[in-house]
Amino acid sequence: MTEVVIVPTGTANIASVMAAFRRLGASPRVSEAAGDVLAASHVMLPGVGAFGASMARLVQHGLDRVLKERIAADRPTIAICVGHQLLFERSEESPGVPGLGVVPGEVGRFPADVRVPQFGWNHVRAGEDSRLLEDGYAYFANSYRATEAPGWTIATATHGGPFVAAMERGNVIGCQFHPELSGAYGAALLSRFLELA
Ligand SMILES: NC(=O)CC[C@H](N)C(=O)O
Repeated sequence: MTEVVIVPTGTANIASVMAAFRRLGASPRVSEAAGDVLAASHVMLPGVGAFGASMARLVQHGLDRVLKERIAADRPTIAICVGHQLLFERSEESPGVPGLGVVPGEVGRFPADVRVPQFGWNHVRAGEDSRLLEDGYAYFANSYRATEAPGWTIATATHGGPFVAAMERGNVIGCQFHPELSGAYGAALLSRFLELA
């Protein structure tokens, strides 16, 4: 049974990600202990909240350093929603707060002429060389997004223009959408994540 350590940047969607992993036969547990996060075979960085507050919680527990070390070692790690955004260098949501910076560039506002937050289902188009990401419909709940992720293979969706719906590099995945709320499509992605070693 694959153990997944879930790093709580906030608490809002912990129960739903735990349930999603349990449905897939995995054994999720929440931890902010650096040793746990470093040693775990699989780690999820979830989150429903503001970039700045989420990043502050990681720094408070020294998990910014641990997550950068883990990602540099290409250990299976999935970051969703604000967790996905924390992988970038910064976000317009929290000016002056550095992110983990494992993806060059920033997370920005949607164009002024589209409804935000983007709440609901949207079509995700995987890249030509995607290994873990596939086409399908996913559930989003976000007011900010990245439009590129240099060095990563991206999947895109459109909301006032194309944006990074998800990205992958080796054993590390970032999802702007919520796989735990995206039905069979999301469950299939989490299942592929659990198979990474
Ligand atoms: N649901 C979330 O985690 C939202 C992330 C971020 N605060 C945004 O609005 O884009």
